[in-house]
Amino acid sequence: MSVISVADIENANGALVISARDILTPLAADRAKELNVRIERSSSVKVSPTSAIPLVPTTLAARPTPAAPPSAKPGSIQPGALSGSLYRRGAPVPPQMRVQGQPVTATRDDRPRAAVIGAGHVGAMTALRLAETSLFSCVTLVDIVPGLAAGLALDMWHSAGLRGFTTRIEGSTDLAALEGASYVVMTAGRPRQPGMSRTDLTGVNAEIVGGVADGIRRYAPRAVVVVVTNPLEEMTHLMAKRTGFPASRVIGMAGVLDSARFCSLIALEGVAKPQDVDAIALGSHGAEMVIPLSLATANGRPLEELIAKDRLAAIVERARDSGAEVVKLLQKGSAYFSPAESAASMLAAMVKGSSPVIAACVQSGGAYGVVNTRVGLPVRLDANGVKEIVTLSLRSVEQAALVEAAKSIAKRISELG
Ligand SMILES: NC(=O)c1ccc[n+]([C@@H]2O[C@H](COP(=O)([O-])OP(=O)(O)OC[C@H]3O[C@@H](n4cnc5c(N)ncnc54)[C@H](O)[C@@H]3O)[C@@H](O)[C@H]2O)c1
Ligand SMILES: O=C(O)C[C@H](O)C(=O)O
Repeated sequence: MSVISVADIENANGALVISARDILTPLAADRAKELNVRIERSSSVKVSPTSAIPLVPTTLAARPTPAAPPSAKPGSIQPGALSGSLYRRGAPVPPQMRVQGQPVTATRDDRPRAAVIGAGHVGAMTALRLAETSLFSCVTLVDIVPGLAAGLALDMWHSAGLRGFTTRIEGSTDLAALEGASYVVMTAGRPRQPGMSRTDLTGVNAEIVGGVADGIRRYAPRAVVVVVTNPLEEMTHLMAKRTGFPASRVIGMAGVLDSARFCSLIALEGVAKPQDVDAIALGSHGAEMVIPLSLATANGRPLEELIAKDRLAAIVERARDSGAEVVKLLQKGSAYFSPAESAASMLAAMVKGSSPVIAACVQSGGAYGVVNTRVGLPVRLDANGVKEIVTLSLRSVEQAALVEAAKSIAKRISELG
């Protein structure tokens, strides 16, 4: 019999096979939980902790070749030894993990549930991105196409052990599956094809958003809803109107994506890494997008000092048209990797309780002197949705562009009827 210490767990490299008589100290159990070390008790095989087989080394070159366990036949491995994860270290422990019949983690999973409506390109990728955060107990994917959401959800779940996430993923054709969801991402709807504007999608997607909104109101009445479906401002307005949810709980996703696009295009100029460029895209998700250059920096230095004026203007225009650029290249459907990452990062920030200042499509109220409509503004999010609209100091020309953007959006929304 030996006592399994914290150090044993840290040396275990993802998995540990111990004798039935060994004692796991509470501290070691906690450390196992933190490092996601899987502990198997075996009555027949006694393997000393330090010789337990490291399963999938994170850095193959950096780790010594493990000694074969004394009882192992040449070429044989310990039971359970091949279920390791490349991303195991630091990932949360699956709630169902047990040692001697006792759960290693708390028996109750307090993490919130999320749902994604539409299991198409954006929806499927968003569900996977959300699951990979392990911030949710479950992500439910819903699509009207029979089997699509369930099939994709099962396929994604099969990657859980490899990737090291613990969020369950389920699929359904029924909006009743939204029950218990604290966060819903709405992606159902048609994407545009080359030659179409986002506004061309209004009729067909309004039908879809209306029906889904009724389901959200019924089955997830306290959820925060992030709308992705285009045309973004109109569909966000419709979602808020049909659910009757307060403005703080219906948020359009576009500003995070448009800001990220601008920053990544700036990085192509070689002035900084994408994550070191700071900028925000306000106004509409379209022609009236406003990227205030007065606030745009790379490693803290104003972009206007780093990049020539006409070059900057061209990059602003490219960012504004990036959606169409991708549509034209794909020739079928629209962007989904960066949109999914954008939506998932908004939910992750909410679940963590706070976000930095991001751009999102929200009800303006009296902010920035624009008409009261859904428009892209700087906000902070918290667990309940929009925590506050943040006042940034804009140049008068930027402020005027924002006012014009809001006017155009308000007009389009009024035409929805
Ligand atoms: N806001 C943004 O920045 C942004 C970015 C990318 C895409 N979009 C928009 O997101 C939407 C989805 O794009 P996509 O590429 O995923 O399209 P897609 O065609 O790949 O997927 C759409 C899915 O919605 C499903 N669907 C349709 N009606 C439904 C309903 N009533 N209930 C449940 N599911 C339903 C379809 O079966 C399909 O699987 C489009 O409107 C697109 O323009 C917005
Ligand atoms: O451009 C589109 O139609 C999809 C989306 O709004 C995008 O910006 O990628």
